[in-house]
Amino acid sequence: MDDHSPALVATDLAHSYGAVRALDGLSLTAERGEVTALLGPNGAGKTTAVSCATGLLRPDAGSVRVLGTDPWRASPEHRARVGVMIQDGGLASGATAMQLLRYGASLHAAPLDVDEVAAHLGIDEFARTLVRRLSGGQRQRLALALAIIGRPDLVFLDEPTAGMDPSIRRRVRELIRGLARTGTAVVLTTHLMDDVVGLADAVRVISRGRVLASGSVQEVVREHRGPGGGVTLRATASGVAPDAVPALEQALHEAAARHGARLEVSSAAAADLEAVLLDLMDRDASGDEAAGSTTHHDDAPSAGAAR
Ligand SMILES: Nc1ncnc2c1ncn2[C@@H]1O[C@H](COP(=O)(O)OP(=O)(O)OP(=O)(O)O)[C@@H](O)[C@H]1O
Repeated sequence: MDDHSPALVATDLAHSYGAVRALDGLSLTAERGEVTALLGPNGAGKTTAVSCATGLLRPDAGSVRVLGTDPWRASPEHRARVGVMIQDGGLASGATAMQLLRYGASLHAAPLDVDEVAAHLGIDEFARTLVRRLSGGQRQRLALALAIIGRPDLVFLDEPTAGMDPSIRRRVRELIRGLARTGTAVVLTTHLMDDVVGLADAVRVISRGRVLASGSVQEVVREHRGPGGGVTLRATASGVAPDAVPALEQALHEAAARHGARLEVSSAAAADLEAVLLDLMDRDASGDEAAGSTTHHDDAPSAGAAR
């Protein structure tokens, strides 16, 4: 395996829990140095896919390669190269936040600077608090810090900004972007479209255990938005004819500029993406085959999301 190969390659994964088919032919990749967001409704199969990739679960069929290795048979050395942050992820509750973070760092050969990470995520503010007394958002920050402290080559983050206030969320995004810049492949699940637009180089839209759409945010929105385009403006200024959308958008930009302001494009893109997701889910639920087409092949370079 060379360093240009994707950090994660899942091919035709199938997995059932009894009668529930959680994965049904799921294929996706995640590149090194990129943030890949797994999107989809509750129960789509995202956590199951991540569990297969971390070696927690053995798929019934299909294959997963993580840094070139089958995670189910991975050595401890390989596991040390992969970071995992799971919701309510079994943090030892009798230790303080900082004790746990230092312990986590001590398990790795070349960890990040513990104090720097703690300061960046505001963990220093509750350094001496017992883990069992932390708030939900504080636990999330600690779990994130533990997932990344060992400078993983690939890290899985399950809803990393859930329950965090806006200022911490911004810092978390910076941290995740910084991690990707150093070459780490970041795979995250989230239901927050602003996170996706602000962070993700690539998105994989998952529904009923398979990938419905794949590409950069812009590619997925462009490829899958409903006829007529202008999803955002339709959502925020109803009754606008599709043809009039570009002119209206321009007028809004100009109006904002006259007030010395700039339109926040990211939230518009988030609204676009959300509308496309809802549309894809509706079409998938009604059995529309076209909803299953992918935007581009996983081996094509992604154009980079709006950020
Ligand atoms: N341990 C389990 N036993 C039985 N069914 C399960 C188990 N884990 C998941 N499922 C079912 O498998 C399907 C996929 O669940 P999964 O947790 O992978 O979805 P998800 O996309 O991560 O959802 P969410 O966004 O809510 O986290 C769902 O129908 C879920 O109820």
